[in-house]
Amino acid sequence: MEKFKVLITDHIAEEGVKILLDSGDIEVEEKPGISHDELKKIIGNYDAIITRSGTTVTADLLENPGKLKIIGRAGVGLDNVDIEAASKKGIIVMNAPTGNTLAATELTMGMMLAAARKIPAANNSLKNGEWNRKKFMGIQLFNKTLGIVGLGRIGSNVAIRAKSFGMKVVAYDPYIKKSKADSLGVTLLEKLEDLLKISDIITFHTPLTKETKNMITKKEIEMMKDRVILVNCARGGIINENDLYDALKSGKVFTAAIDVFEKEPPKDNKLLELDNLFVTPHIGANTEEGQKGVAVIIAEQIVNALHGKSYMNAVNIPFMKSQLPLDLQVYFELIENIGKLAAQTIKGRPDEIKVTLVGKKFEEDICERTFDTPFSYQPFTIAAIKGFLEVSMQETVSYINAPYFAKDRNINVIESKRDIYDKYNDLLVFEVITDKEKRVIAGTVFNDNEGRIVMFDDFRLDIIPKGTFIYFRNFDRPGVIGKVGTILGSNNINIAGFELARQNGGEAIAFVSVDNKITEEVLDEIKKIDGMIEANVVEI
Ligand SMILES: NC(=O)c1ccc[n+]([C@@H]2O[C@H](COP(=O)([O-])OP(=O)(O)OC[C@H]3O[C@@H](n4cnc5c(N)ncnc54)[C@H](O)[C@@H]3O)[C@@H](O)[C@H]2O)c1
Ligand SMILES: O=C(O)CC[C@@H](O)C(=O)O
Repeated sequence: MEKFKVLITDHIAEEGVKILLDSGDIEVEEKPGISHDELKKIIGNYDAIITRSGTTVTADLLENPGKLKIIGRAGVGLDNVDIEAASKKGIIVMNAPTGNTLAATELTMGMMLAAARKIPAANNSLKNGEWNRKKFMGIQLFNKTLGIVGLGRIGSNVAIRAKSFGMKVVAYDPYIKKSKADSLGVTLLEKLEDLLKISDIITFHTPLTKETKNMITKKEIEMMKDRVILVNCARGGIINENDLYDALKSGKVFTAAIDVFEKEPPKDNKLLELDNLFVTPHIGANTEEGQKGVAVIIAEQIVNALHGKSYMNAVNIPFMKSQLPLDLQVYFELIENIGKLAAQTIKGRPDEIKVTLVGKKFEEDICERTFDTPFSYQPFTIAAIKGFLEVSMQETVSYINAPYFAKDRNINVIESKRDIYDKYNDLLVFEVITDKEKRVIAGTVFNDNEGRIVMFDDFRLDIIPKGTFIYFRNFDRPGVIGKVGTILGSNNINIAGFELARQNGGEAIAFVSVDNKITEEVLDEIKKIDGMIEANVVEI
């Protein structure tokens, strides 16, 4: 049996490597410090790569992804991975968000104390032969107000520790509930500005996003108290480095402690010349425990994902099919199959796909977003798009990249919800409009837990969309069906089921389920039957 191949592009703790090797069917290669160009050449040979902040996974690296299925980040921050580019290629991106929380929290506390008491400068001074106690006058933490920007895992743990120092803690985080802040004894502020104005020390614990990049510039620094202390152990770029330089130089900012930089390593960075700036080389996660934590977590996740068991902490899978309630899983498969059926029966280039979720079952959204994405579709819509596109794109389309492919093809995707449709309380309706025609197919699930198609354009029918079918549309006149049966019989094709629907005096459609493969020749014979409008083979 061919083994899975995993490439580790940065140093990770050996406990993680051991987990990969112990799985028995994974080969591991470690190439810490591999260059971008070298990685680009070989990335497609691996089923998964494991990175830390030392590797930047850009879109160009993923141009020819070969068999790459997973990018695993041994840590939290994913700003070094182009998640959208990975999603477009159907590659799963996962991180290990909890492994280094305490390591980063404790560094933050250390940096805060170092900045308040100028400990690194005092250390250097004494080691340089000075004994200057007056020069190192610090600021007490007790009774001071700490402003935490980003009250997630690390922000919360910093809050707990800061309170034990007797600090008043306020926070700004527009994405958390007030009850979370309340439970930590933290005052949640509505606006960043409110925090900037009242805090003696400000510490940042957000990811680097479009919103947080340059969140702190000259303008925000001017709002702060004089002699404020700033701590950033989150991501370089949250505080604008030029503006921080000016504020430290002028004394507006008393001291700052920084673990992360806009460009790492921070070559020729004038900030490093300042005596009131204390720095560490992005070591927030560097404790033995933290490194073991992230390595073990990411290795276990990769083993499980490669074996298709689970996809923990995958940030670009909008949902897990297996985590949907069982009854919704049946609808999920049904709408994917409806998408496949639509693609095999419609003519022309698709302009629009519309999915209508009908009934109470679909009232609540079940999709949670964990990263910036241009789409907010529910799983059923994604499954419908995937099913539709799969007919032309085969296995290159996945639940991850289906919405991107639709967008690339200028297919307008619309999702809507309704309480009732026709006589149905629970129904999924798939509509596709092409440059030639429109198709509406709807399905529901009855008590036997089988997904059924109950509407096909204006026709009412009842088919279970699984297997091989001949679909045909004909003028509703005697003899057509008999001729189809004769052609199939004379070609030794066994009919397993026959579902017919017709409109008064107009057209009729049929789905003939068959046990054998239908060749082009057989289909051509059927198409030539007098009264036949169209005929297709449908495989689901
Ligand atoms: N220095 C290091 O080595 C090191 C180690 C670990 C983590 N980190 C970084 O620390 C940061 C926090 O990590 P975490 O594990 O606590 O993440 P987290 O996801 O648990 O918390 C981030 C918080 O930021 C909030 N947030 C997002 N956008 C915001 C905005 N515009 N304004 C205010 N709040 C906003 C989120 O709501 C969330 O609560 C990340 O950037 C991570 O990469 C750095
Ligand atoms: O050690 C690293 O890779 C940095 C870790 C840290 O920045 C993170 O986001 O988890």
